Amino acid sequence: MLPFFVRMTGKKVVIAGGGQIAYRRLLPLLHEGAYITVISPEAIDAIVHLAEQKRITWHPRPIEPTDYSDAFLIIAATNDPHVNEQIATYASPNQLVNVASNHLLGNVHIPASFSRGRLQIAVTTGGANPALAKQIKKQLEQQFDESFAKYVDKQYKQRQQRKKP
Ligand SMILES: C[C@@]1(CC(=O)O)C2=NC(=C\c3[nH]c(c(CCC(=O)O)c3CC(=O)O)Cc3[nH]c(c(CC(=O)O)c3CCC(=O)O)/C=C3\N/C(=C\2)[C@@H](CCC(=O)O)[C@]3(C)CC(=O)O)/[C@H]1CCC(=O)O
Ligand SMILES: NC(=O)c1ccc[n+]([C@@H]2O[C@H](COP(=O)([O-])OP(=O)(O)OC[C@H]3O[C@@H](n4cnc5c(N)ncnc54)[C@H](O)[C@@H]3O)[C@@H](O)[C@H]2O)c1
Repeated sequence: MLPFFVRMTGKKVVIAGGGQIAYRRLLPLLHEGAYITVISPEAIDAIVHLAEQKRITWHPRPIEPTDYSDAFLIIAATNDPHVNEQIATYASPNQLVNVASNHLLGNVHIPASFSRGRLQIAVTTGGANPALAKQIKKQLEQQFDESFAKYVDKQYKQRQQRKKP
């Protein structure tokens, strides 16, 4: 798999499932300015709350293929592995698909990641050991502490200045 950083601003994202894993996927996407629709018969309070605030759309019913036919990114995070598998099967080969329950399906893996300003560090074990990815991320968080945000952002401003005619 190829590591990629994708600009998600304005992109349509459909999330199947309304549990903790769906919420964990949803938060950074919302932060990036994606348009998020959650399709799930039930949802945790945090998701319901976001829907009430109209920051996301939530349809309280099981997912159907027509729900994600025009999505840029589809996240299959239901607790039914067959439903998640079906999503991976019905999605077009031109869509991005993340399947939370089976690392062999879909074409996108979510890494453990953190940011220090413009510095972003992401770690994946390719499904071998997600807990290890989390542990490595925690070690890197200590190595690259909060002070790096200021440092990197200053470098960025200087770069931008140099580019000006
Ligand atoms: C890095 C992180 C990012 C995130 O989720 O945000 C992430 N999993 C995290 C934690 C974690 N996940 C699991 C545990 C329980 C302990 C254990 O089993 O080890 C813990 C530990 C915990 O929660 O503390 C269980 C688990 N995970 C997957 C399966 C199914 C499978 O492997 O097939 C199962 C079994 C489920 C079951 O049995 O039902 C699959 C995936 N998990 C991925 C990412 C992708 C691969 C990335 C990689 O390999 O590095 C992938 C392929 C899916 C994807 O791409 O969405 C996040 C750390 C968050 C952080 O940084 O704080
Ligand atoms: N990637 C990871 O880090 C990781 C970690 C743990 C678990 N998992 C996997 O992620 C999945 C979700 O975990 P969770 O803890 O959020 O589960 P959960 O049980 O809390 O939530 C599942 C959600 O799926 C919804 N759902 C069920 N059938 C549906 C359907 N047909 N259409 C739409 N929504 C439907 C339910 O209403 C519920 O909201 C599980 O399959 C689990 O194996 C992944």
